[in-house]
Amino acid sequence: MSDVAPQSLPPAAPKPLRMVLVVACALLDADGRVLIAKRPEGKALAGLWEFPGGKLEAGERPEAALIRELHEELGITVKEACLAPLTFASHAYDDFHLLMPLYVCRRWDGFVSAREGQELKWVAPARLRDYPMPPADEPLIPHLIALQA
Ligand SMILES: Nc1nc2c([nH]c(=O)n2[C@H]2C[C@H](O)[C@@H](COP(=O)(O)OP(=O)(O)OP(=O)(O)O)O2)c(=O)[nH]1
Ligand SMILES: [Mg+2]
Repeated sequence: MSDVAPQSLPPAAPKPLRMVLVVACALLDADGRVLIAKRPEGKALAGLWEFPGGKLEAGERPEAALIRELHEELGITVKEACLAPLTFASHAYDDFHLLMPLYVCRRWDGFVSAREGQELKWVAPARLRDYPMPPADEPLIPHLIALQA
C-alpha cells in the first residue's frame, strides 16, 4: 500500500463574472400608480413587464443614462433633481450578474408615449404582482408598495 494521495483533478476555474449595470425608474403618477413596460419580442426576457431604463453606455453616469433612456423609450424629459434613489436589484442571471439601481420619479416634462412600440401600463404598486416581471424585479415590489404607506 502506498500512501500517495489519489490523483485529483484540478479545481475548475471559476466562470468569470460579467457584471451588467442597468438603471431603471419607477415613474409615479398623481394617483401613486407606477409605469411598467412590456419587453418586446426578440429581446431577452421578452413579454415580461419591466421598469423603463437600460444599460449604461461607456463613461456614462447612472443618472445621465436614465434621463437618456427615459427620453428614448418614453419621450419625456426628466431633470436629475427629480430622480430619487429608492433601492436596487442584485440578481444572478445565468450568463451575467445584474446590478440595477431603481430610482423614483414623480415629475417630468412631456407626455409618456411608447416611443419603441412597447406596451405600457400604469399600475397600483399593490397590483404589480399581477404582471410577470423579470426575477430581478420581484424583490423591488415591496419597496414600491411601502411608498404608499
Ligand atoms: N430596463 C430594465 N431592465 C431590466 C429590468 N429587470 C431586469 O432584469 N432587466 C434586465 C433585462 C436586460 O437584461 C437588462 C436591460 O437591458 P435592455 O436590453 O433593456 O437595455 P437597453 O434598454 O439599454 O436596450 P438595448 O439598447 O440594449 O436593446 O436588464 C427592469 O426592470 N428594467
Ligand atoms: Mg430598456
